[in-house]
Amino acid sequence: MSNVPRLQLHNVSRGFQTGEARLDILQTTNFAVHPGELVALVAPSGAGKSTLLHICGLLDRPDSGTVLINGQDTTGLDDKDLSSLRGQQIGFVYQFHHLLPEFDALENVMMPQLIAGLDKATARDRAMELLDYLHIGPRATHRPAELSGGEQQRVAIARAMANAPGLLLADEPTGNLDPGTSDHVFQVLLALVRAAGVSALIATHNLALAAKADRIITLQEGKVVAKEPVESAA
Ligand SMILES: Nc1ncnc2c1ncn2[C@@H]1O[C@H](COP(=O)(O)OP(=O)(O)OP(=O)(O)O)[C@@H](O)[C@H]1O
Repeated sequence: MSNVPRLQLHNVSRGFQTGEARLDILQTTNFAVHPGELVALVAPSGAGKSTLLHICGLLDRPDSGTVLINGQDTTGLDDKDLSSLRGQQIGFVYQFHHLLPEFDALENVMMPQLIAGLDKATARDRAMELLDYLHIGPRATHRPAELSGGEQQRVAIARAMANAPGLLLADEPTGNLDPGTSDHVFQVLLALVRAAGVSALIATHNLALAAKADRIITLQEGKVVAKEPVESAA
């Protein structure tokens, strides 16, 4: 496996103007996620976790600094190229599943593959394989409204992994679930990410879940810093 970071932020700053006030959320921050590494992002509400994830996922651009995906500097890319890079290399899981309500679980997982140009049969096989891996194969023909919260999130995880991304970004993936379901969904997420050799950055408020990652980071004064060493991934 190449040692080039899957994700690298170099001197990234991002702020927002709200009326008269200027909020400097990220300030010349540096940060990398290496191949196969699982990083948990734990920071207080409003610290800038979603802002950071949106920049890492090429959904937002920094005011200054550079974002590299697999060593590729994304600064000069136009929206079309950013979108294509995102589709090929990055998977997203959100707090609320964001599945398409009118499509069933299988179709939701096939969708990113069809957008990427795969033929239907290949997309279906890959989607079914992921749903089976996440133990929701029997619910493949159910629409999101017919699934429990934990099942919806497992479908969302399968969708995020559909194009075999090198980098997975998750923003509070279990934030909407009860503790037992959170634990289960987080476990399957980690198992799948580890099995696929994917690098992941997962924002969570749940320290017990974060402790299962390889390292925990936080945001302090607009910078990404190590939170604490993780002694074991128990
Ligand atoms: N588009 C925007 N315009 C103005 N302010 C914004 C914008 N996006 C985010 N902010 C502000 O930036 C700060 C960080 O927001 P962000 O959503 O990144 O925090 P967070 O750490 O993810 O919070 P939470 O844990 O509550 O989801 C907040 O004060 C928010 O109000």
